[in-house]
Amino acid sequence: MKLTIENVSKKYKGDSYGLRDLSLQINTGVLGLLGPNGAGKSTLMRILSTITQPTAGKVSWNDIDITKDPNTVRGILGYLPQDFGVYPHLNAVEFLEYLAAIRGLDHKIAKKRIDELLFLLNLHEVRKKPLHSFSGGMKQRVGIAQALLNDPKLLIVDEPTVGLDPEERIRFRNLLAELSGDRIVILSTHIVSDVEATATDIAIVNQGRLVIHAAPSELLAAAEGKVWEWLIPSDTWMEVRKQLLISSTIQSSEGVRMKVIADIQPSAESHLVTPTLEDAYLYCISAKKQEATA
Ligand SMILES: Nc1ncnc2c1ncn2[C@@H]1O[C@H](COP(=O)(O)OP(=O)(O)OP(=O)(O)O)[C@@H](O)[C@H]1O
Repeated sequence: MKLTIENVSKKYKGDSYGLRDLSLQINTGVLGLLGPNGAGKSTLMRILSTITQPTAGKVSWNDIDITKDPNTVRGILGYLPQDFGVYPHLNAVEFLEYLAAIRGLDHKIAKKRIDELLFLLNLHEVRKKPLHSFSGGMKQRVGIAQALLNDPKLLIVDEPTVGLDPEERIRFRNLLAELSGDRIVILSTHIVSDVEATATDIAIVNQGRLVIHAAPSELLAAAEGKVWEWLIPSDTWMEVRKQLLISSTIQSSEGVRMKVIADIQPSAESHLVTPTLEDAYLYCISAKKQEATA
């Protein structure tokens, strides 16, 4: 099972680009697609789910070009878009049965599958309640249920944790990890911790381009020796911070303890620390920015 993206660009009206010459091969497992707002993640998700066409390049599912033959992938695709909405007056069973019917799934098979999914997603007890009474996390779980109706080989979820509280976010991440198995899961997000526990691979996009595609351990290795901890008096911090790439700060009675991403030691008072994935992400994004402006 493989999804191959070759030199894909998406040019919108005017001179705006969603993607620029992006190539990526995705294999079984969970790919965390990371990038800041406006990086091109949703554009890529829409192309992969055949909702939109690239203006250049090719996307293949097991060597079949899905830009020419989108039905190849539609039957094995599950997609949770960023702007997923429910019909508020239907209950969970009615809503899922409705979606199964318009996708042409056999009624009997769909009924059984919906029952299984409602159990899997911990929604069985509330299955007869109207969807307008559901919390954000419950609605997202309904969103995942509809994406799994056909037991897809390719599951694409776009920014699924936006608007969820921390507990719901953790539950959702764990759920995605459970669902990975024998399929390709693509999880697009701008929140690094969403992919930290689940992703087998990470692809970072910025300004429509692929910055890096690597295993989480390789990303961490790339940031090794670049992350510094520095305790600085509170009154000088405001001035110093303008010149630095800061990954985190903690205020304390001694001053501000900050983590700085830099190729060279920012001050004799700073010392190296082990990078987190968040640090590595910031490092990759900023290294690429410097290359582009050099
Ligand atoms: N329909 C459109 N017309 C014109 N420009 C667009 C359109 N859709 C997206 N863009 C532009 O393409 C770029 C990538 O947008 P996209 O929504 O794919 O990014 P994203 O990484 O998903 O960001 P976000 O997390 O904010 O949704 C942005 O500069 C955006 O303004």
